[in-house]
Amino acid sequence: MELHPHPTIPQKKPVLVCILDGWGENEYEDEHNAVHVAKTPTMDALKAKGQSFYRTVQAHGTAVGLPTDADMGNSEVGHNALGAGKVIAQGASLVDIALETKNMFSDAGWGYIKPAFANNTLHVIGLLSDGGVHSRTDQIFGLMRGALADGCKKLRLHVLTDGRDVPDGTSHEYMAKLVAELDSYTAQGCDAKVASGGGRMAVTMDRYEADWGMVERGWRAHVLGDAPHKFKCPKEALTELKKDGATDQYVAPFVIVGDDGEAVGTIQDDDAVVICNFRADRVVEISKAFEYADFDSFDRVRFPKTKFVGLMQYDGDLKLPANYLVPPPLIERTSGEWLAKNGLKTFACSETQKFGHVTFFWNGNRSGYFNENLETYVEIPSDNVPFNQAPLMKAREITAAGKEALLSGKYDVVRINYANPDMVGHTGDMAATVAACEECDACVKELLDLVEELGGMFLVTADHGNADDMVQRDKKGGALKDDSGALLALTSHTLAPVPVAIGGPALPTGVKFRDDLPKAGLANVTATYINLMGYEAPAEMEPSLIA
Ligand SMILES: O=C(O)[C@@H](CO)OP(=O)(O)O
Ligand SMILES: [Mn+2]
Ligand SMILES: [Mn+2]
Repeated sequence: MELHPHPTIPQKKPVLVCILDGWGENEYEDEHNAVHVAKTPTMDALKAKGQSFYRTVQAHGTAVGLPTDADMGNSEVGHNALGAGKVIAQGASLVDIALETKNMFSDAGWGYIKPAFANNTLHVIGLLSDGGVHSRTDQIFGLMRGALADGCKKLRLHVLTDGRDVPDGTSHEYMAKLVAELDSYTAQGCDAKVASGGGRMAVTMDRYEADWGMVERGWRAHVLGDAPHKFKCPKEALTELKKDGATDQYVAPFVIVGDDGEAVGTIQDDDAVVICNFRADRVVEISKAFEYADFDSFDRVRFPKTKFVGLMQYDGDLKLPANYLVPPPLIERTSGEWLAKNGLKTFACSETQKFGHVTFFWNGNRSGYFNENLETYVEIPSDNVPFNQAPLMKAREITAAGKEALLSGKYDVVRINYANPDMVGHTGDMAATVAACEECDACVKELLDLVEELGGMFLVTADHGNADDMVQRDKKGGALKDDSGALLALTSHTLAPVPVAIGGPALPTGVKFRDDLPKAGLANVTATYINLMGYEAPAEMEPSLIA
């Protein structure tokens, strides 16, 4: 794995690679586009340099390995592509194939849970939506139907409501479809019920250890049957818990009880438990709680010995979980490995909410380092608040860490991810998202000014859209409103392409974006920054954007 010097670009430190998480360049340039509305002199100036130094690339759909071009981009696939320089069939695609070929039902993971079907309960825990970022209902139903066909007699669902990858308020529809599906199983002789649940930002789906309390609340509801709210009917649970204005993302934990007041689906020894999300970051913690005998992140009270599987294996290094239904994508020989094998030094930094994005996802879903002596990873702790209340998030602290790394002269490449356009964009709060974009733009300026001073080079990009569209639209692009005339917020990512800007004093005259790659995607960015570091990119990577 040897990198060869680039014929024209010098090996001149430092190279800055900056990712604006959730910053798309949307076709709708109107008052609902926070990136457009925000005052962003830095990004505007980069764009004004023209197409030799500023362009967009595809960040969604098949260009990043998702099943269809209707699939919006997301951080996992975006950072996988940026880090690997390859288009990899992603988890969503692999699960589709495993269901279509029925391989899921003959593989080892299925063999591990199947013995529980006859006399124990199969529990399915996961995000109930069609967002296609963490999960999809057709896959969940496919999995459950497979269990039924294999003699499952008792099924319990632990439902996490979405409103983040799909519009807020849709949890009712998804719940109604699920209940109808489960009723059809009951008619076929399988006792199938919803047992517990809560919103994805309230229970279970924490990530990067930002808030273990979330996972604890989920554990108590799913496993122990203990939650502040108890209902006999899951549809009623949602109606009641959303009465005070709670969004789908933040539905309080609930447990479904029978006529006797007892929880209908606590998790017991020998039960089978499936996490039905394919994406890793937000199910690593709950997986540890089910899998690790030795565990002190919270008091589990009771630790049932279950047959636990993930829809995928979520962490290949930790082998977590040990059993899984679909083998995860193999993402080998990522840029991080190439750089480390060539003795090049990397600094990577973000705040907690995106820390694993610029490390774990970037490195092909690997935790840890390729070479600890060559890599420094810095995590700035995120606030635990709804991010529209603190839209600046930790951008200043990240900037300070990035500047220190640039100034140190130690690193060949400094990689920074700003979380705010994405995290605040997910709240659907337009004003706060504008503030997030402005803060991000101001921070990028500080980094670029320093790169200028140090005589380096930079590449600024994003992983997918989000802040660039904050309203749900009709087919013609008109903003949709509810019955009271209020705008319907768009809390999800978008299909928009994302910017790529290059520059810096060390960029040799004549080096510019090629014009023969109009369909380029995020995977083409990797070879580009390897070039900026003064090396030819490995031939196995998608072609560089520059010539
Ligand atoms: O918050 C998340 O889990 C996803 C949206 O579901 O966002 P991102 O891909 O930007 O991490
Ligand atoms: Mn992202
Ligand atoms: Mn996001």
